[in-house]
Amino acid sequence: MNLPIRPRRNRQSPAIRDLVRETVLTPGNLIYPLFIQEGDENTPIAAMPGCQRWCLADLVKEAGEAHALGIPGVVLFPRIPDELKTPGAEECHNDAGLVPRAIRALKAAHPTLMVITDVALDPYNSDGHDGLVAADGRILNDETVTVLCQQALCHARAGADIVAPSDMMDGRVAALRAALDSDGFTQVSIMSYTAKYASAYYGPFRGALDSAPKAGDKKTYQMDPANTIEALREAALDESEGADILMVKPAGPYLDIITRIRDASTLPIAAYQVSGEYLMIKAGAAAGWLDEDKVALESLLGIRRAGANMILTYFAKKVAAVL
Ligand SMILES: NCc1[nH]cc(CCC(=O)O)c1CC(=O)O
Ligand SMILES: [Mg+2]
Repeated sequence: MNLPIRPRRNRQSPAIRDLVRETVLTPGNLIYPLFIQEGDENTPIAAMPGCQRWCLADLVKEAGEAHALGIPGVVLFPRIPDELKTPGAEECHNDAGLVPRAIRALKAAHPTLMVITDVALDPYNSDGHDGLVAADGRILNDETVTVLCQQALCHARAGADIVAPSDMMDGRVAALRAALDSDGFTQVSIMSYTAKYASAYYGPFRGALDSAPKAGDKKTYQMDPANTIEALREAALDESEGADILMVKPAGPYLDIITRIRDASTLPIAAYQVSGEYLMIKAGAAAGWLDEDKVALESLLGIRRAGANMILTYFAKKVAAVL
């Protein structure tokens, strides 16, 4: 063939492939979500093979190993004992509670590790919703935001570096920023779950924490999976309210949303590869159908290519070891 233009020339050796590569994935892009519980023992999570609920001593160890592999941060999800769950979710701002104790232990052992906390009421709420529930079943927005501010301040007092509101109430970013600033926590960042969709991919996570809603679903606050422009509206609001980082969740089925928000905002973008995404790969590998490490790496590279700066993933430690 008389073919002067041959794209394959740029793929012909590992060296040229290194030089033309457009996207890289490093451990420095990863955030490791960790489940925690009371007591001295770890509990393997049946619904999420490879994941455990850690006791605080082993949480510190696991986070230290991840950090030594180059992972900059962890995000904490507590399993709260049923007897501490109330309609008002008061345990979420108990300074002696599980999450503040975990933050203190992690920061004492690993001062350079970023500790990120989930700000939402579902692990603490006897209703299993991210917000307070009215007698008629409605999720109360403004009343919830007041409690979220108390929760974020509790995490900040314990030493959290970043608070990550995952509740999808309106106006919570501005309220959290004001509450943090007025108590002197101007250095604490807000990673906002900006476009969090009402997704079936969260199923295994809710099993891990016994945090499924007792009644109804989360569609009045989490977004409709059919919508894109609405995500841009949420992103514009969170940016104007003072968010430091915008998050899209889930990640893999919402790559277009990551790209659209990337193009619309100057803020860094996080993406959460959620429990169901993790499990699809784990299940395929367990059946002998997929190469777990290769597919996990490719799934994360795809999320980076879409425009995410950082990725929350249950594969973080394993992938960091491979990288
Ligand atoms: N505030 C709750 C929360 N924070 C993170 C996840 C899901 C994470 C995952 O599936 O891995 C959820 C579940 C939900 O919204 O019901
Ligand atoms: Mg919003």
